[in-house]
Amino acid sequence: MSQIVVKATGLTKRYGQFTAVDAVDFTLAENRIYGLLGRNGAGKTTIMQLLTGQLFPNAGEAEVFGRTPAEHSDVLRNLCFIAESQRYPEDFAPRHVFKAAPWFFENWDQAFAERLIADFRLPLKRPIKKLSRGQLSAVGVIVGLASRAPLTFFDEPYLGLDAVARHIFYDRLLEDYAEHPRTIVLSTHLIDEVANLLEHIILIDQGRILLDRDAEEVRGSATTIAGPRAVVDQFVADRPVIGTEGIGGLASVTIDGRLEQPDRIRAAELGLELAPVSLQQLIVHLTGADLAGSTEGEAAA
Ligand SMILES: Nc1ncnc2c1ncn2[C@@H]1O[C@H](COP(=O)(O)OP(=O)(O)OP(=O)(O)O)[C@@H](O)[C@H]1O
Repeated sequence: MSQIVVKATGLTKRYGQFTAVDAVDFTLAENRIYGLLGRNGAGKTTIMQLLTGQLFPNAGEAEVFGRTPAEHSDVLRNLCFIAESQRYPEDFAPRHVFKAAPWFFENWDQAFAERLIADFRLPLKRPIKKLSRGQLSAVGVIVGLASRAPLTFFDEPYLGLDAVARHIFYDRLLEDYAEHPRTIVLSTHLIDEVANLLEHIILIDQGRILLDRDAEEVRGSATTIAGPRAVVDQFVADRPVIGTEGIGGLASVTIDGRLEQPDRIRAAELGLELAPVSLQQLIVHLTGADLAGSTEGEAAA
């Protein structure tokens, strides 16, 4: 049984009359990669701010390494939070950030940081305020990875990072995690890109937890059937369809649930292809179909 590093009980955050995080209960286990997913305004950043002691809850509590984060500096030393728009002191250049980082993170690996700096082609001496948007994100990503903090939060860390840079991030994260396991919480809207990285999904909607499940189980909870539109339509006629895609005569339809063996055989006989569901498609379905267009747009961006 793996160790629990975070335990949230009835965790609640209100802003005036508005409840951003509504009595959520969840745990995060040691050495696992979590996807904290959900639509804009769902409450993801607020939850991460509560867990890292940047906000106080109005009700409930969060225990991080068995303690309340804001009140125990030794807890904070084990945390790394990379925000979407990380701020740095005026007149800092990246080299100042990497020089200061070991003071905050006791597991900081300078050699790893240097390798990442080369990977991301980050100019070390250029003032941070003159960096491009993607370069600024790279600074945060490097700090988050090289910190090797036992509990690391990446909140949409890659604004402006190009596709190559994002894949460097994913590859390095996985390689390093294999050698230095830790708990990582990744919040992102690029769900399909990170789907293979995630071991556990926590899906938030309007401040509440909609799904808290092992990623493999989530993937296995629906099936995509692809092939000629007429054949697919006939095959899925009486089944719970949760998503439809396709062009021209080809269709790819996702249904809720697994297919049993006789259905699998019938699908094969009809020349249909069965594929595991896309995590993004499932999440779009769970949090409202009107999200479909926007997430696809983001993923392509
Ligand atoms: N300081 C604040 N005052 C009032 N409302 C706030 C404040 N901070 C956040 N909120 C509201 O709380 C809700 C949750 O915000 P949060 O930033 O946690 O969402 P999110 O899931 O991270 O969204 P996104 O994916 O867009 O980053 C939103 O509706 C937001 O407008």
